[in-house]
Amino acid sequence: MTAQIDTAGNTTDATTSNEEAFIRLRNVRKVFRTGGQEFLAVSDVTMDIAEGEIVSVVGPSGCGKTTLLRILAGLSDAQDGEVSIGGAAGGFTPGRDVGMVFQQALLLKWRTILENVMLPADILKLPRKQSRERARELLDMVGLSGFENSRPYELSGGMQQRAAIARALIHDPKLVLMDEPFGALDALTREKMNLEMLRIWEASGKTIVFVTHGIQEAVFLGSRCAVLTAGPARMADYFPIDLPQPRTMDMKTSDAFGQYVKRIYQQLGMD
Ligand SMILES: Nc1ncnc2c1ncn2[C@@H]1O[C@H](COP(=O)(O)OP(=O)(O)OP(=O)(O)O)[C@@H](O)[C@H]1O
Repeated sequence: MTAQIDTAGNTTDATTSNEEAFIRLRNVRKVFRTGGQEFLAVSDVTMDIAEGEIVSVVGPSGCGKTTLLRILAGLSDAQDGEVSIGGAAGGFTPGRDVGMVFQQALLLKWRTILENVMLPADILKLPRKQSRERARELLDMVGLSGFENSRPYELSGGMQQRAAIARALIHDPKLVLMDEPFGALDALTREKMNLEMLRIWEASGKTIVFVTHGIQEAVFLGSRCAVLTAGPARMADYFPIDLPQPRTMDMKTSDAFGQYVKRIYQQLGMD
């Protein structure tokens, strides 16, 4: 069992020894070399993520959040450490088993919303009839029923991100990686999308890793939270967030919520 020590001297488990983890990271480290210089982008990342969990990863700019997501997506290799995805069932193929959502929805303007959602299924050459049906179901799940034939420019930013979430789920991936998906939205839409996000997570049953700069967002969404710090990059904390599910807006004013927020501020040296 690996332990993280928080600033208050409390010890918290970063790993879940009893259950077979879906994602198992041990001392993951990534160094970039440019112009003869070495730059530590990710270090000391040790965590277990159980199947069906939603884990938030929070930290300042440059602390390695995107690099960590790229490692999980199989787009980048870790220099050191252990990365294992798939759990006991095994058989994890990043190209097939990962869905991604980025800060920008990146919808293709010449495709309808339905066709945009179908794009990964088309790339993977999945049967079109089934993927069209699934795309309709997913659009319904993300609250975009009736917009199947719309073009991206006809949708608001929040609606476009809902379509991007549906697109990330179309090929039924085992793991969904989200990189600041609501970072470009206005504050009110972002709060609304947080509630939607949790509803979609419950409905889809997916394992989600959600990267954010937002401390409140990290606490509200995560069943666990990883705190990364920069200069030097390291994972400072990884802890469960034991707020009841489903989460509600009024929890944001509770003492327990405030304690988690405070813990993250402390880890980031902002208290
Ligand atoms: N391909 C690369 N070559 C060299 N350095 C890189 C490369 N990719 C990332 N870095 C550096 O590694 C560090 C971590 O980058 P990363 O994008 O993972 O941070 P981040 O926490 O996602 O930042 P932000 O929140 O601003 O997106 C940064 O200092 C970045 O400049």
